[in-house]
Amino acid sequence: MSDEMNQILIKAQTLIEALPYIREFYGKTIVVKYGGSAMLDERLEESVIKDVALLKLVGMKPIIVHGGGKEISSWLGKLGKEPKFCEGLRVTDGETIEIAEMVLNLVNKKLVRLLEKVGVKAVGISGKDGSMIKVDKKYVNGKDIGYVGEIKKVDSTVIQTLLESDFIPVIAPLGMDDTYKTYNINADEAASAIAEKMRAEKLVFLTDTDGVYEDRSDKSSVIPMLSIKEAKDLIEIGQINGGMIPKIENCITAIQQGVNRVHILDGRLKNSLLLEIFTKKGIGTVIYDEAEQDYFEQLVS
Ligand SMILES: Nc1ncnc2c1ncn2[C@@H]1O[C@H](COP(=O)(O)OP(=O)(O)O)[C@@H](O)[C@H]1O
Ligand SMILES: CC(=O)N[C@@H](CCC(=O)OP(=O)(O)O)C(=O)O
Repeated sequence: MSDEMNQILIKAQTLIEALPYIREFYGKTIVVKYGGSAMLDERLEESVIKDVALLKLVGMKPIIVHGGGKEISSWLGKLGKEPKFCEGLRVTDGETIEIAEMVLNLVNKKLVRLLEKVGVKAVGISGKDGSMIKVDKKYVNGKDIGYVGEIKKVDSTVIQTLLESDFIPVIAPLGMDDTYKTYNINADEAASAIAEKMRAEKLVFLTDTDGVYEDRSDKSSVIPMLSIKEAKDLIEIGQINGGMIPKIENCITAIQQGVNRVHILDGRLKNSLLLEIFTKKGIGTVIYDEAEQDYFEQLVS
């Protein structure tokens, strides 16, 4: 058989292998949190967008919730402002919220453009549109960190309307309080709250690590299946730290609020989203509730 014919057969086989997963997730909502360094490489960004477009075109309902923390910090620097964080959250004064909103809108429309370019319909909005995300001002250990919001309510009307009209919603992490002031929201928190409200089948965090490491100094120690208890223990002993702490906390809340499967994947790895969804073993780390251990073990066995 010629090499060319062999290649075609391999492609056909790959498509057939994807069939059970297409059937399983057909019509299901999949929330993709896209952020961090995984967003900084243009070619990679196009590849992530193509993966999301493919999910849509085979009948799933992807929703993108994006970050842009690194871009916000870079623009603050260009404007002569030092980025400041408190427990992983940006200290957001009056000037910073304006800059954050501008940068997040820019990131938002870039993702919409890339989706439209590959032929799927997308609408970019923020949590402010249709009063989707209502917040209270957040305090960290009693400390005022400015216009940072703690989500108190998600109204899914706009998202539902977009999904029903076949658009991919692309959502920036902003919200308003009861007096309609704008607040900056950690994008992991926004993704988790939206996944909970939408009763999503899957919530996938695309970030800049292979998954969750058992030992941060050992890149071969990625944990494929991490229970809520093990995750809490790793935080306790300091093996999960920095930005991974709020991410894991948001994973745990999402699971407890009814999101079926929550994953942390390497957004720098080409096609990681497809590898997770269309293979039995998946990649990265899946976080699960101990009560569901048997179910998750048979999924990957
Ligand atoms: N146990 C761990 N396993 C993997 N990453 C970890 C761990 N503990 C801390 N981290 C850090 O968490 C970072 C991801 O969190 P963060 O930077 O907030 O991501 P994002 O910007 O994508 O939201 C990784 O780059 C890594 O440095
Ligand atoms: C309150 C707060 O910290 N908001 C974040 C929102 C963006 C974000 O979370 O982006 P990543 O997911 O790319 O880190 C910020 O200003 O950086």
